[in-house]
Amino acid sequence: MSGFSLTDLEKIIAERGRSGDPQSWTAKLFASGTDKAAQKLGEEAVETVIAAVRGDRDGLVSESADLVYHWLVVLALADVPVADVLAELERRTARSGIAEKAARDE
Ligand SMILES: N=c1c2ncn([C@@H]3O[C@H](COP(=O)(O)OP(=O)(O)OP(=O)(O)O)[C@@H](O)[C@H]3O)c2ncn1[C@@H]1O[C@H](COP(=O)(O)O)[C@@H](O)[C@H]1O
Repeated sequence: MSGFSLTDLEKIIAERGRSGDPQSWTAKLFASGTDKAAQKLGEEAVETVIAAVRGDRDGLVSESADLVYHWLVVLALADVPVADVLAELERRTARSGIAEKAARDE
């Protein structure tokens, strides 16, 4: 299995986003701003849902990759390190999801 991680892609996105390279989709998204990047994130989420509902396994892998890439772009534009999200996910491992929701609703 590849050792490629979300942090690796986060670094690529930070570099390409600032590159100003006209061939770079990331640079284009950075220049367009958060609204456009968030819109693309939403579109990729819908395409991921469609692949899942259709039982399209290859599509689900491909659309999930598009989704995660655009999610990382939106995080970068908001100056939120992916480590913050991973830390939040790690914090949640201390509790099951249903127990966590019940505590929130108390
Ligand atoms: N992982 C990705 C990645 N996933 C998706 N995309 C691009 O996201 C764009 C939008 O995807 P869509 O399928 O929505 O394409 P679209 O042109 O809007 O087409 P429609 O949906 O309108 O039909 C496409 O241009 C994809 O190539 C990505 N662009 C870049 N990366 C990563 O970022 C790196 C740097 O890329 P550049 O910034 O382009 O150099 C790459 O080496 C990759 O590691």
